Amino acid sequence: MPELDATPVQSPADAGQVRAGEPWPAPQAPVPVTATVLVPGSKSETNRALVLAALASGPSTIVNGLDARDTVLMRDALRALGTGIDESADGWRVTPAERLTGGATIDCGLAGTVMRFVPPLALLADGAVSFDGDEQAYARPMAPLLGALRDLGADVTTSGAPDALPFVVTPVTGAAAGAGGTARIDASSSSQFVSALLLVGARLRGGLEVVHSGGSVPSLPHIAMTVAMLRERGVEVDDSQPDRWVVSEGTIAPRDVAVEPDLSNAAPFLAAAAVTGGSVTIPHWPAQTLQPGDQLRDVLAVMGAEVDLRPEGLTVTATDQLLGAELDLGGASELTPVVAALAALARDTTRISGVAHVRGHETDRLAALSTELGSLGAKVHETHDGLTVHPRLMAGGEFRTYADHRMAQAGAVLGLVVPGVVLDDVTCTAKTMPTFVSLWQQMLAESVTEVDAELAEEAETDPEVHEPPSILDGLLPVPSDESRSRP
Ligand SMILES: O=C(O)C1=C[C@@H](OP(=O)(O)O)[C@@H](O)[C@H](O)C1
Ligand SMILES: C=C(OP(=O)(O)O)C(=O)O
Repeated sequence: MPELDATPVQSPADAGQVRAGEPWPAPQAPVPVTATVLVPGSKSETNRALVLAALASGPSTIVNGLDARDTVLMRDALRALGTGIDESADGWRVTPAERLTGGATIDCGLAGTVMRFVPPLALLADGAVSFDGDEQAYARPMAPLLGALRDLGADVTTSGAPDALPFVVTPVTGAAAGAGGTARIDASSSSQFVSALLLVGARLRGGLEVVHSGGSVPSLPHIAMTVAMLRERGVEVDDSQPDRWVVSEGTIAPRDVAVEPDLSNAAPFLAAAAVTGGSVTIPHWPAQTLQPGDQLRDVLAVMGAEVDLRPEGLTVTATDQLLGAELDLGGASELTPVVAALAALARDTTRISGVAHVRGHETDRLAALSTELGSLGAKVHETHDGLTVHPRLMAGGEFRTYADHRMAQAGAVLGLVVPGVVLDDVTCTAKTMPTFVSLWQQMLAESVTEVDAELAEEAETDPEVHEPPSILDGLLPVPSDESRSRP
């Protein structure tokens, strides 16, 4: 994550044209999608930067932090614990509390990073902290983290299902307050349990050892991001052994940072190029990054698209073939829904593996994808750790999003080429991208303008053509159903 010298990437405010629960007819692409899309900041980097700034030894500034539901919830949570956060056009100035304060109820919404990263902060608070969230969040795995907090001496009580939201964390008082030690967890259902404990580890007396035992830990690049961001702030972390991380006790240095664009949130826009025969550029794509979304470059290349990373950004250009592929997405499981949509539009079968744990994401993503892709006509099988997607000719219909921003992104991609796809709710994209609908519409409008400009240029050079036709006049043939839906 760069220090504060990168150009801030800003997106326009959302037009706010869709209301929650209102069906959203996903727009079909009238022409191949050809556009440049500025993607807002990374959710994962923003929420780590906020937590680390709240635990640091002095104030930090965060520029290009993501402004979305998950990061509003994080800022509200940290403020409720006593952190000062001033938001201005120059960024967010975060001033750590002298001592984190108890007594608050934290709303975690449906945000994994809030429900996992904030409870360990309660170990440092001067009183009990309560946690609640969306009803759908009650189903997300929490038990390994709550068990680790108990091992570290906290009292954790739940008022709903055992070891799930809502819960209250009461820290140890007296001489044992704020002590570290060893936390043994099974992180096979989420890497966020490990990241959560590592983020607070340096502030615990004696530091913290985190040991995983169980099936393989998913999303390892997200743990690597946590470790790197701790080291950037002077914290010593030993990750030399698999499944074991040791954070030494020490100061977390304040650091002014610019957040990178969210590469996982670039997925639907890049997929739009691949499925419509177009070309999309995402400016400020980092040459080196800790974000697992960078794996999109490999995924799209293996599926047949041309991928070109230059200093000005990443450009993905469709070729005449969108291919099925064997894809282990265990490191970048956030990409599963959009990649499954791509797979449903590909020439042949795709097998996605390594993502059993996405059953515990915003919704059971394997079930949701197989149901919704299946209802539009694709043949989809759930496997023990993923999906097999056999493309079939698809037809429009309702596409349910299950309050999951990435299901909505997948539905929007399908709607570009399958006529009549209607999302039951697109406003769930506000979880990480409140500007999704306006960016999507801008992308399509820019593609049309691009084609109009090309036609005008042709008209100038071709004496046979006097009046440049406009795509907006409906003069350009719309792609046939066959070329829209590629199977
Ligand atoms: O630490 C993070 O910022 C994240 C880790 C991953 O969680 P899981 O390990 O639960 O997949 C990822 O899917 C999520 O979107 C963000
Ligand atoms: C799994 C995701 O989010 P969360 O941070 O809520 O776990 C996601 O964004 O795909």
